Formats: sequence, structure tokens, C-alpha cells
Amino acid sequence: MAMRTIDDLDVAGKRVLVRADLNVPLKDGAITDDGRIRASVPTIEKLRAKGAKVIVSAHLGRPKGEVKPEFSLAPVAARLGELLGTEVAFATDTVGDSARATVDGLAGGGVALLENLRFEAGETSKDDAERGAFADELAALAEVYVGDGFGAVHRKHASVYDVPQRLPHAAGGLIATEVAVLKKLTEDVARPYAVVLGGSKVSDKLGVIDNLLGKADRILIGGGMVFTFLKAQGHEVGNSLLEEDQLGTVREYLRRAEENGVEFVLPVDIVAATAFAADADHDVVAADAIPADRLGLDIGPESGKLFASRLAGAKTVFWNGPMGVFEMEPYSHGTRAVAQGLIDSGAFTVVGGGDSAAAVRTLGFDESAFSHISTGGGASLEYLEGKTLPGLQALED
Ligand SMILES: Nc1ncnc2c1ncn2[C@@H]1O[C@H](COP(=O)(O)OP(=O)(O)O)[C@@H](O)[C@H]1O
Ligand SMILES: O=C(OP(=O)(O)O)[C@H](O)COP(=O)(O)O
Repeated sequence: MAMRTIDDLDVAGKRVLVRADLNVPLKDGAITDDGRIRASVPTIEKLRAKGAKVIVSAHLGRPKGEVKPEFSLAPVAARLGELLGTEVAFATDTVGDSARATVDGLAGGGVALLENLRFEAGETSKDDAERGAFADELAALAEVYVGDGFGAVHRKHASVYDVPQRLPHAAGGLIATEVAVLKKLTEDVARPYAVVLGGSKVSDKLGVIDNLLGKADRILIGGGMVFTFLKAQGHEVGNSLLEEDQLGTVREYLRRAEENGVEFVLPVDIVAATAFAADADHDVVAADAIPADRLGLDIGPESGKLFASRLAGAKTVFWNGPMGVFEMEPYSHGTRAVAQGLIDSGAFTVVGGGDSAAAVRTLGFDESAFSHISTGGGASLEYLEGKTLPGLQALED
């Protein structure tokens, strides 16, 4: 079904709630990559130009319904203001007195940012009534809703799914662009089609493999995903990230891959450290010989070469999830090798995910070297799986 765009809405002088994805990486309170904020600017600018009173809402991290100052969106409001070249009024709560007063103070063309949606338990609640009650409060702040947080459209959350059901709504430009590119990957994908998976949201993303086994020709596994596979093969993984309850599922994936002729590529070496720290002792060890008192924080150099060689013949590559803890220099080399492997492959390359996109930029790669950098990791994976995404479903007429 079709989604309305901003051009289909009358927004002049109206209060427009924009659900953006401003979930950016922070270090010591400072934004280390503002890609998602920059990606949200065009839709906000367009609404301002049409005279809307723009109320931006977003989440940061996973504070789980509690007010945690380290997850405040205040630094994001400041950066958004710099990028827009205008003051962004920051509400110190999400739907309370501050939010109402901030919204009341907006003139046409003005911009406000509400505090972290996930400070409110209703935002992420699985209980429809609790989520709905919070959605009522959010919707009461506005007259029109614009969904533009592509990175969060796979979440059945109040601001993503329930609010658009309560207000006239449309999709913002970012969602429209993301969907257009990803649609190509679901329709006529050029083969061989390789998918690289890594990162730390292992339980979220392992399930994606189930569906990819029928779609991809090659699946390369790095990052925090690796250790559930290594353990499933009977190897020691020390203190590495592990989804113990998924071992059976992973064994099944490996068996089906063989049956379906899908090539699974696992690392052959791992950078194993004594602690989750840049200055911890660390060594390259064989993937099947991780010492019991260590944890794997990156794929090793031989794995980097192996992965690049398996990307070399691909015509399409989708990559989500860094290969290691790239934020710390000693564990950034695997991610660098895979990024370079994508570029050298000459394939149609899509990089998806907040941290994956941030990794590409902070490691100094030119964004234009990739065919598309998506702001959503889990969202793009679930889109490629063919799943119904709540945030897209809710925007359909
Ligand atoms: N071996 C590992 N152990 C722990 N964390 C890891 C490991 N490899 C990668 N990571 C972390 O994964 C995070 C990104 O994961 P994720 O959120 O799933 O990716 P994206 O945001 O691109 O979808 C990064 O912060 C990175 O430090
Ligand atoms: O960072 C995000 O997703 P991603 O890491 O899959 O790209 C989105 O902001 C969604 O965040 P969530 O996975 O905490 O719901």
C-alpha cells in the first residue's frame, strides 16, 4: 500500500510530531558520530519551510523506562540546532509540563526536541493498553505525525506504531529513500549475494539468518555473533559475548546452510583480550583456541583476509554489524578489513546500522565509496527478511 509523503499534508502553522532516529553513539557525553542527526535534517527543514511547528521525538540507548541522565537527548538537541542553524528548544521531559510548555512556545518554522522517549515505560511496553496510553499523551502534543526514524521502524513502540494511528500521518524523506534502496535488494538482487553480520545485538539479529538461508549465497559472521557459532561447534569461547540458549538454533542454521548450498564463512582467528578495554593484554589466537580467561573483541588478520576474499566475487553485499569493538583502536582492524573488502568488491554495497555506519565514517572511509549507507541495522535486516515492519505498516493508508 502507498504511504503519504509530507507533500500530501497541510502542515502550515500546525504542530507536527516527527519521529526521528537520533540514536547516536556518545563517549563521555559527547557525540562521536552525528550521521543519524544529519540524516534527519532534510525532513525537518522541509517541514520548517512549510511553516510547521516541528516537534522532534526520538530515543537514545535503552534506558528501559527510567530517567537516566546519561541517556539524555540534550547533547543531540544542541547538535541538531547547529546543523539546522536555528535554536532547538529542548523539553526536559517527554510528555510532561516541560514538553507541553515547549510545544506551546513554538512559532511556525520553530523546532523542539522532546526528551528521550524511552524514559517512559509506555514507549516500549508490550502491553497494548500501556503503550496506547502513552501514545495518547504523545499524540495530544501534535496535530500531524511524520514517521522518519527508519532505524526504529522494526519496533512496535508507541511513537513508531501507535501515534500514527491517532493522527493524520505521512512518511518523511529518509524513510522513503531507505525503503526505495532496500526494495531493490528484495526484488532483483544481483548474485552472488553476500551478507556480512556482526555487532552486539546478537539475540535480535540471529533470527535473521533463518530467512537469509533462503536468500543469500554467502553469509559471513563476525563481531559478537561469532561466539555463539564457535561454541555451537564445540569450541571454548572464554568470556566472549554468547547467546547460550541459541546454540541449538545456530547448529540448525549450519546444517541447513550445508543442505541449501549456502556458504557460511566464520573467522579463523580472533583477537582475544583479558578485559573489555583498549589497554587490556590482547593476542591473536586461533578461533578454535580462545583461552578460557579471555574474550574475543575482534576478528583476526587472517579472518579479515578471508572475508575480503569471499566478498571479492560478490555482485551484491549487505553488511550489518561491526566485526569487532571498533571504538577501541586495537579491535578496529577487522571492521576496517571488511569495509575495504566491500569497496574492493565492486559490488552493489549496502551498509546498515547506526554503529556500522558510524564505524565506516570514524575509521576514515569515504561514504561515497559504498552504494548506500542505511541508518537502520535491525530495521534494514528485517525489511530484507520480508517482515512487516510496524513503523511502515502504521504509515500506510
Ligand atoms: N566481539 C564483540 N564483543 C562485544 N561487542 C562487540 C563485538 N564486536 C562488535 N561489538 C560491538 O557491536 C556494536 C554494534 O552492534 P550493533 O548495534 O548490533 O550494530 P549496528 O548499530 O550497526 O546495527 C559496537 O558498539 C561494537 O563495539
Ligand atoms: O540503533 C538502532 O538500531 P541498529 O543498531 O540495529 O542500527 C536503532 O536506533 C534502534 O535501537 P534499538 O535496537 O535499541 O531499538
